[in-house]
Amino acid sequence: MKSPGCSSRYIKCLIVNLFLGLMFLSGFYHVKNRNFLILKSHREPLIPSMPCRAKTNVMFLKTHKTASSTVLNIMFRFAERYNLTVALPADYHVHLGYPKSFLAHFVEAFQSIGQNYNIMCNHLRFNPSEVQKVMAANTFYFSILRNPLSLLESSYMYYKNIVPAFRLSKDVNEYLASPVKYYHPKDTKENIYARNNMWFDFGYDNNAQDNKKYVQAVLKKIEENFHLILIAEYFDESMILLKHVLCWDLDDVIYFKLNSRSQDTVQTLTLESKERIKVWCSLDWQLYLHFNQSFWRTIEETIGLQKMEKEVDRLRMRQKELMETCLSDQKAVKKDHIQNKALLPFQSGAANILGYNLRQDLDNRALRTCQRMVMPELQYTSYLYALQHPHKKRKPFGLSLPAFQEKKTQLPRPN
Ligand SMILES: Nc1ncnc2c1ncn2[C@@H]1O[C@H](COP(=O)(O)OS(=O)(=O)O)[C@@H](OP(=O)(O)O)[C@H]1O
Repeated sequence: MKSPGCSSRYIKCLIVNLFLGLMFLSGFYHVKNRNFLILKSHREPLIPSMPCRAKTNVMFLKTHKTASSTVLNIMFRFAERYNLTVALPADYHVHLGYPKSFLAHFVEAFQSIGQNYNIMCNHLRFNPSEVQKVMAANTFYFSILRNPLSLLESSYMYYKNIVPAFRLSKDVNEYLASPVKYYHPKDTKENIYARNNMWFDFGYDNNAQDNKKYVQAVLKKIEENFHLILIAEYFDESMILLKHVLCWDLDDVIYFKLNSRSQDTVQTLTLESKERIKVWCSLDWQLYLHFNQSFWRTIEETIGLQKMEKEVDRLRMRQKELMETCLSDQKAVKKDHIQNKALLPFQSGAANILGYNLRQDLDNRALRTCQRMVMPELQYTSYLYALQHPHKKRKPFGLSLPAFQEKKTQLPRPN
């Protein structure tokens, strides 16, 4: 028989154990809830529970001047790693029909491959019903937005010779001082780069009246069509979030910044110009504000800010490691300093688009990985096209294939 002292100790132990048990359970549910965040529009977990399987059916809406070429490079490398089928532009085209609204037959071999593509990420104007003809039902849809202020300045320099409104004005500030003076409704096709370009890329009218009800309806539609919207200003955070939701490895989202400009081809926006862009591109401005907010809310409700910070540090360390391994200059260089002209990015307008020089002493394995990390959009598209459709005529911007055809390997992964 237990003495009274012992029984009171026993009750105390029971209470303490019960308390600890409850604490443990509440922690467990907390973690579970984080892993099972239900997205309003999708009714499914955004971040899969562990252990998870890498998602291989992915559609990336490549918006213009938003760091989207860097994302495309990540997607292409992933496609090669898993031998996935990419929905590439048909024939000699380098875009999926842009600026026309996307149609399934813009994809090479759609008639024979049907709804069996894994990856889609070349420029297109989003048209959900046609994209769904190409991509499997369980496809993950995501895109990226950039602050319209810096985006417009970037577009101005890149499309300086293409967009009449840009060509006619002296500089970006002059254009913004009086956009309607330069922006003529008849230049519909070219004008898309000069106003609400992201809105247009998502499939909507970039000249539509800014009306609260209409804007809310479009934002809701985008939420229904896309699982995730990333933010270019927080590119590293975006990559970590992407890695989690797609259940990919860290090395899958390590990147070198592509399609950036030399500083001397960046114009400074005046304070007035910045304010004017918010009005002139008010549809894009609201799009950006809305998804910038939901981006941070998603991070807080899933990974958490502390863990995000740690993972971003790891990403930057690994990126630095790969830059030391791959690059002779440790940074992007101006177009005239790119030694291997096959790796020269497409140059446009008044922008000097930077590229990379690879180290000369790379072994085959490192060369394979490094070449792909610096491969510009057009060259990589042409290269994958030749691999996937060997009997078709090569696209322009082709790279000499043999150097890229070694056996699939990757750099050793960090512990
Ligand atoms: N990782 C990362 N983080 C932040 N910003 C980045 C990144 N990668 C590319 N960029 C910037 O994105 C601009 C190019 O965008 P895109 O590749 O989408 O352009 S394009 O539409 O395909 O021509 C271009 O912007 P500007 O330099 O202002 O023109 C790039 O510098």
